[in-house]
Amino acid sequence: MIRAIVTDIEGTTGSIGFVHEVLFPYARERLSDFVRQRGNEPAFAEQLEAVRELAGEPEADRERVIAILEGWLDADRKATPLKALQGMIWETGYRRGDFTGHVYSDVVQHLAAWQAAGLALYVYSSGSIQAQKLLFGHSDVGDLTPLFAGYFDTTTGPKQEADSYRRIAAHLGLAGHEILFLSDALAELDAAAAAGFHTVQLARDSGMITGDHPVAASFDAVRFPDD
Ligand SMILES: CSCCC(=O)C(=O)COP(=O)(O)O
Ligand SMILES: [Mg+2]
Repeated sequence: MIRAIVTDIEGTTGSIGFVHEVLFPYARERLSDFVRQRGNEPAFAEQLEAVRELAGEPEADRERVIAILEGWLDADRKATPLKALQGMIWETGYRRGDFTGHVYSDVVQHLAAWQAAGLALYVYSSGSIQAQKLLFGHSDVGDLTPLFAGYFDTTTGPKQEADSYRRIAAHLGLAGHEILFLSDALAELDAAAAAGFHTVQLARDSGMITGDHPVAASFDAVRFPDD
């Protein structure tokens, strides 16, 4: 019996295009100025220090840290301090109304129905928890944060590792088989399945590579194992 649903964001609740063509460029265009102007603020300074540590360059000056971050952006590296900094930059964009968080039209009604049926809903994204709350709090259809019981990001571990899902299950106090994980990414689904989660792959694009997981073209087609 499924008691909780954990969902990915990019490619699952919202489009890859919104993340890669709106959010990522917005952060990239502002990253160097943010680091130069706000690098002394404790929240920023903490992340810049984490960049130095992760890069193995404890002496890196601010310009070097910017170069490291831009390299990680180019490689779409899901590095925790980069993700934290992106979230801080996106906060400005959401608050100014430069964009709203994309959510597919099929998503909200199903999340609401699952919540009404007693399921606890969680997000697990490489984007920071702050970024997740911003996206759903400033979505195309308004504030969706009341739908979610909690959020997980890379501070729980990488999404391609089974131990990350074991930590999530332990945090929720549930067995893996009581949790359904939704994602478009095979490596994430494989890791969740290895931790005993039920899985559904969202294949919103008919050309997507699919694996051994149940596949749904939208949330309309998500079926629970008991169905
Ligand atoms: C919270 S929106 C930004 C998502 C993001 O930064 C990213 O790298 C995509 O991560 P996901 O795990 O949702 O595929
Ligand atoms: Mg995804």
